[in-house]
Amino acid sequence: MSSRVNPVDDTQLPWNEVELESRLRAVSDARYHDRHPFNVRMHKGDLSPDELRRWIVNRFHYQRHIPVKDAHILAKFDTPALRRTWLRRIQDHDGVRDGEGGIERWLRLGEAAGIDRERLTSGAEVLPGVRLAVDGYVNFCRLRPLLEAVAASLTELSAPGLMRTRIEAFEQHYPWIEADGLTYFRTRIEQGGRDGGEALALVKAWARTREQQERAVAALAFKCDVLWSLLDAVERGEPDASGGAP
Ligand SMILES: O=C(O)c1cc(C(=O)O)c2c(n1)C(=O)C(=O)c1cc(C(=O)O)[nH]c1-2
Repeated sequence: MSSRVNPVDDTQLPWNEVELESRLRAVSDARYHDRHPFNVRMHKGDLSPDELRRWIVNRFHYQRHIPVKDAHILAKFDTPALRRTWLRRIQDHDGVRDGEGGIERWLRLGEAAGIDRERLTSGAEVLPGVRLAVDGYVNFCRLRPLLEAVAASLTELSAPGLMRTRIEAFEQHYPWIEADGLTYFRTRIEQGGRDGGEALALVKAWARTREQQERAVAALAFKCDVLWSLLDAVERGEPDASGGAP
């Protein structure tokens, strides 16, 4: 009965764009993986060479699936201008010809850390939890509406700061990794900032109702969980090779 006295529930009014952005940023501030214990140890210089190599090998699984999830998003756009914008993301990772692009730069990071290409591309060392986290992200973008798929990429707003911290940490604490290997991270500072800004403008334009805005915030929280779970799996490390044997 009381709901009839006040049929408009003020809490369901849409946030203005400033409020929406600050709610999105609050999610990243609280849940982005820069706070994950594995990243904290990485930045302090506490990772062993084996742990750092395990991260590089497993993160490659994420990198190689980013253009796959972007292709799912691309297929949802209905204008040439938006498709062009998203196509550029795919090209950033895949390059426009052999020997270029982010995936190639990650392979070079691996080589700089003493991991040969075959070890990375075979996928043989990808941990089960990493597979699940990456599958979760790709399938989220495949199955959820465009607004949520784009909102999930907004972790990139926080990525440039993390790239700067990581570059400094690598230079200071892990000098055994050849300096050229860090080109991936240097390139992502600019690309991540640009991509994050573009995605934020789209989310602000599309999320007009409170329900849509809350879905966008939830999508970003989900993505933070993906990145967090990935690092949980990397931190735990290899399942016992003899596990499951009778
Ligand atoms: O190393 C990182 O911490 C990190 C984080 C993220 C991110 O925040 O999602 C991305 C990347 N790197 C990255 O390299 C990258 O290409 C990328 C694409 C996306 C995305 O969701 O579309 N995130 C990220």
